[in-house]
Amino acid sequence: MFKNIQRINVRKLATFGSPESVLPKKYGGKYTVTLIPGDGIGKEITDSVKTIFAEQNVPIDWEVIEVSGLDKEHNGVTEAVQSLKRNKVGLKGLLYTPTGSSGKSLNVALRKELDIYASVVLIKNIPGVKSRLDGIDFALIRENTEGEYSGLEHQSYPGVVESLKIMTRFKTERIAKFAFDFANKNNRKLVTAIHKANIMKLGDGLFRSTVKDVGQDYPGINVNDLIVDNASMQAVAKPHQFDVLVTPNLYGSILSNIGAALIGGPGLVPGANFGREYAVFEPGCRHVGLDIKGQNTANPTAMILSASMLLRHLGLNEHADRISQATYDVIADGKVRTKDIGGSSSTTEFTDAILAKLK
Ligand SMILES: NC(=O)C1=CN([C@@H]2O[C@H](COP(=O)(O)OP(=O)(O)OC[C@H]3O[C@@H](n4cnc5c(N)ncnc54)[C@H](O)[C@@H]3O)[C@@H](O)[C@H]2O)C=CC1
Ligand SMILES: O=C(O)CCC(=O)C(=O)O
Ligand SMILES: [Mg+2]
Repeated sequence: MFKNIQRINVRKLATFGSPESVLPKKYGGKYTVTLIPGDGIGKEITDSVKTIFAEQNVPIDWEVIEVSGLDKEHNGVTEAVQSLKRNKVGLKGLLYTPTGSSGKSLNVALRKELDIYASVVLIKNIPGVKSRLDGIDFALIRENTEGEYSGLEHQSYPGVVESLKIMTRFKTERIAKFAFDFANKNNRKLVTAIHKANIMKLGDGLFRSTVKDVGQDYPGINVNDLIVDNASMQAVAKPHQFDVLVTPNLYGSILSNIGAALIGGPGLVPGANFGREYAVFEPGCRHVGLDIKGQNTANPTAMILSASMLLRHLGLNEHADRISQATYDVIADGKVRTKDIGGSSSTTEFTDAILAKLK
């Protein structure tokens, strides 16, 4: 049905942990990395990363840019984009977007501007955190720049709103390619396309058929597909069947939140966004946490593990391994835990416990 839609070869575009040529250069033995703490708990959880990195002499200088979705003037947005374009790598908290009529998401705008099209979220049990099921380990590869987040809505007649969901073969092919490359590099064997092609026959139909087409180029990896409703149920009931899920934008957001609930909450799930030129690391299910802002109770694990992914991206694997292991060890010990996973320790106490492990 879609064979006559021109297929653009995007083989060159997909990267994970980008090729050497687009990695930033070190100056004076250090990388400069953009840091956008963001709203809500962003400052507290990025402070945790800054403290750990400083104590460990990680060769990174932070370029801190303050941006807030609560600021109607959008101060700092241009600087943030310039800084990310210069440094090519960033660590980011979430920017608040008011629910309701006015104010576009700065998170989405940033992802589009940098064309960081592939969101990678890892849903994996953390030893010591009680969850209903053990052995969960799957990756969500989510298209980050179009679909339901296109932000194209208008009222065509009072009481009649048209919300446009844009799906293109170009962007679907490149996210599919990214997902299969990711599976290859990470020794995963199955890519599942998530869609609602029974209802959105054209848009999600394009997504489904394109993922299957791209899969033909990867004989070592199996491909199947699931309707998003069923996928949500399967994620809760039988998540072990999942390996790599590739999704349009909104389904990825929903499934990352289901995934977080499966393994213990949004404070535990790391994430990253990759494009051809830039990479921005941020907690995987992207919560702002305005309700607990400034209380020193947030769990910084998702941000620390996202920062560990950033270290791996820069080739600083030893630092990444030490810091992520120390974080897992503190959680496994069970003595120092934040409230979201059943403890009463503060963000700073948890950070101090990681530092003690690293000594
Ligand atoms: N409202 C917004 O500005 C934005 C919303 N989103 C999306 O919308 C969804 C819902 O957002 P919100 O309702 O604003 O969620 P939220 O930011 O209020 O988070 C939901 C709950 O999880 C808790 N939580 C989140 N991270 C935590 C941590 N590290 N430690 C401890 N507790 C933590 C929060 O305190 C809150 O009670 C999210 O899943 C996200 O994908 C994404 C970016 C911005
Ligand atoms: O940026 C926002 O405010 C919401 C976006 C969101 O839900 C997401 O990126 O998962
Ligand atoms: Mg979301």
